[in-house]
Amino acid sequence: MLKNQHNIDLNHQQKRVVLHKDGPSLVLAVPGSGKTTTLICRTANLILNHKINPSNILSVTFSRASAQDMKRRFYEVFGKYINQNVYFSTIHRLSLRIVQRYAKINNIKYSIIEGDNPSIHKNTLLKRIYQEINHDFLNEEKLEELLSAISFVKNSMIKKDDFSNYDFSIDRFNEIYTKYENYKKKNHLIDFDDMLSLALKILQNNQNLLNQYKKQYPYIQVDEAQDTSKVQHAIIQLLAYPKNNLFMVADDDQSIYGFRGAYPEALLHFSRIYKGANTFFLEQNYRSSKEIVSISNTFIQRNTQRYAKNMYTENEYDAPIHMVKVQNIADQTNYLIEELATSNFYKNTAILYRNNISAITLIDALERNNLPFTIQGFNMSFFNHWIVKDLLAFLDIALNPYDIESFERIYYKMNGYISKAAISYIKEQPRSISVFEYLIHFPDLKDFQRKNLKRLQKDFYSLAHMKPKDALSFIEENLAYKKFLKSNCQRLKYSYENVMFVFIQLKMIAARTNSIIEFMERIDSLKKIIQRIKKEKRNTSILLSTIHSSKGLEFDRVYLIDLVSGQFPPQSNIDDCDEEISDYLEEERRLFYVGMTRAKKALHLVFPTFQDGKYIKPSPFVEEIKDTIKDQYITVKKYDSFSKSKYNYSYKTFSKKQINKFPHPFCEGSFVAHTKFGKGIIKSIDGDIAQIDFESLGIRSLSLQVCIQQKVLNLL
Ligand SMILES: Nc1ncnc2c1ncn2[C@@H]1O[C@H](COP(=O)(O)OP(=O)(O)OP(=O)(O)O)[C@@H](O)[C@H]1O
Repeated sequence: MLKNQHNIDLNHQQKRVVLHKDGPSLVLAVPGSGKTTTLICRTANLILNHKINPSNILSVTFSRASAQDMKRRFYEVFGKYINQNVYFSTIHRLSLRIVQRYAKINNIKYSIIEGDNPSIHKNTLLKRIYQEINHDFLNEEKLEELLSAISFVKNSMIKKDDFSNYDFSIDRFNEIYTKYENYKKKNHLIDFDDMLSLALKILQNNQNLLNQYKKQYPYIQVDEAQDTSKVQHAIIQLLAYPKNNLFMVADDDQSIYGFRGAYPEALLHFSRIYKGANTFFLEQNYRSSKEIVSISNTFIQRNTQRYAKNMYTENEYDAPIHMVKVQNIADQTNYLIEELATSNFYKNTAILYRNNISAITLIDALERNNLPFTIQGFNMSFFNHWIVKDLLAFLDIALNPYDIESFERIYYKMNGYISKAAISYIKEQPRSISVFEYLIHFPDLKDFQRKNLKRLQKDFYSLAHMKPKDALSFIEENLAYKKFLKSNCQRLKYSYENVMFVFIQLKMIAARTNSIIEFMERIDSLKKIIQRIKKEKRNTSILLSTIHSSKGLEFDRVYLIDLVSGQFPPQSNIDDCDEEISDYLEEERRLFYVGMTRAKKALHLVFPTFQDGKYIKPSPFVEEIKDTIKDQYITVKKYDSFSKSKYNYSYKTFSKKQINKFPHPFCEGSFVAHTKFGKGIIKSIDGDIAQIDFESLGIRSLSLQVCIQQKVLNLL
C-alpha cells in the first residue's frame, strides 16, 4: 500500500514496524536502516488507515534538529494527504509546555536562564556561585564540566545524599549545586534540565493535568530513544500508562550522551517495564557502501554492552576506506584543502571531529582558500580559552607596554620574579611610563631582579618585532610560558597534550600571518566569520561539525580528523580492564561509529603522527580498524612545510590595518642610550617623535621608528 500510494518501498522488517498499531513496541535499529523513515510512515499509517486524529499522536525526539527533520520529512512525503498539524517535538519542548500550563493555572511566572538572550544566564550565575564558594575563577573548561555534572545529576535523578557515590571532579560540587538550586527556586528561574524535573513533578502531583495529557496523546512515539535520560523515561512512562501505546525507536550503538545522563540501559529493561512489548529489529543499512557497512559493523562488535545486531547492506562496493597518515596537523589541513580544492562535491561533504577546537585552523584555511563551508554545533570556547587569552595578553603587552591589565594576567606565568605588590602599585599609578619602567624603578629591588626586569623589557620589545609564529615560540621557550603550562596542567590535572593542542591551533594561524597586528586581527576576524557563518543557511557547503552534532545526518564523503590518542578518546593512557574506563571507552567507540556511519560513499580517517614535535599515537580506534582492513589502504601524506604547500598560493594577504602606534618599548621617563648622542631621558613622545634630553647635547627630536630600524637607540 505504502509503495503504491507514496512510492516508498519498505522492506519486510520495516513493514512490520510501520503496521504496528497498539501496545508497547521497541524498534532496535542500525544506522541508516530507516528509523526516521519508518517512524514517519507509521505516523501516516495511524492517521490514514486507522483514522487516528493527528492531534492524538505525540512524537518526541532528543534534539531540535531531529524534531525539525522528522517534521520536514513527514510533510515532504505525506503533506499532500495529511494537512492537519502533526506534533513533532523535543522532549524538552513538551516538558516546557507542561510547566507553562501548570504555571498559568497557578499564576506562577518562570523565567528560563538558557537559550536566546535570557535576562540572567545560567553560565553567569554558575560562575558567580563557583567564585563565591571556591574563591577562584571558573574557566571555560571547568564550566563545561560543571554544566555536564549538573545535567547528569538532574537527568539521572540522583539525590543529593547520593552525590558522594559519584566523582564530579568539581571542587565543592555539592555546595555549588545546592546554592544554584536554591537561587533558582527563590527567583522562579529554570534551566533546560529543570523543565524535565519540574514537568515530572507536576505530572506526579496533579492527577487532573496528567489525565488531560493522557487523553490528548493516546499514541506516543519516541525517536533516538537511546539518548533518553531517566527523567525523560519517567515522564513518558507516566503519560503512556496504562494503555502503553508507546513506540520507541533506538540504536543503542549510537548512544553518545552518557555524560549528560542518557540512559540506554532502559532499552534493555523495556519488556520488563512494558508487559507484552514487541521488539523489532531493523538491520539493513540503506545509506552506506558495502565497505563502510562491513567495517563499521565489525568495529562496533567490540563493545560488550549492546543488543546483538548485525548490520548489513545490499548497496554496492564503492571506494575503500581511506586511512590517511599525515605528519602533523598542518599536513592534515593541507591534505583536506588539497582534497576539497580539487573536487566540486562541497554539498555532500562533511569534516567531523571529536573536539570543537579542531575546527579553528580548518576554518582559517578554508576561508583563505575560498572554499564554501558551514559550521554546526560550534561553541566559541576556543576564543575564551585561558591559553588563548594568555597568549594574546603577552602580545598586547609587547605592542603596548603601558597595558597593565594584560600584564597582570601574565606576569606570574613567565620568568619575571615580579611581586603582586609591584603590580598593585603600578595599577594605582598614571599611565605616563611603561609597566617595565615602573617595575625597574620599584623600590627595594635586588640587583638580579632589576637586571631581570631590564632583560624582560628588551624581550618584550623584541617580541613586538617578530613574525607571529616566532613570537609564540619565543613566549613558549624564552619567556618560559611552557614551564608554567606544564606545572599548571599538573596542578589542575589538565591534560598537557590537550592544552598544547589549543596552542598548536594558534601557531598554525600565526604561521599564515606576517605581523603581530595581522595575527591578532585574524583571531578577531575568525571569531566574526564563525558567528556570521553559524547564522547562515548554506546548503552547498562543506559541513564542519562535531560528531555529536552530526548524528542523524548523512553525506557522500566524510573526513574524520584528529584521530589521535588523547583527542579521540580525549583521555589517554587508559586501562580498559577498569570497569569505569571500559564504559568510557565503549561510549567513545560508539561516537566513532556514529562518525563512520554518516558516510555514504567515501570515508577518510585522518591521523597526524606528530604534535609539537613529539610522536603521538593514533587513536586506539584507528588501530582497531587497521586490524580489520590491513595496511594496504593506508595512504601516507607528507608535505614539505605548510608554507610551501601548493594550496598555500591562494592564501589571501590581509589588508593590513595601519598600525596606529608603532610598537616600541619606550615611554616618557625612559632612560636611553643613543649610539651617537650618548645617554638621555625621554621627555615626551608624540606619535613617532620623541623629545629626548641628552646629557651632553640637550633636547633633540628623534623619530623612534628610524632609531629602531637603524638600531641606534636602546633602553638603559
Ligand atoms: N526501504 C527503503 N528503501 C530505500 N531507501 C531507504 C529505505 N529506508 C530508508 N531508506 C533511506 O536510507 C537512508 C537512512 O534512512 P533514515 O535517515 O531514516 O535512517 P536512520 O535509521 O534514522 O539513520 P541514523 O540512525 O543513522 O541517523 C535515508 O536516505 C532513507 O531515505
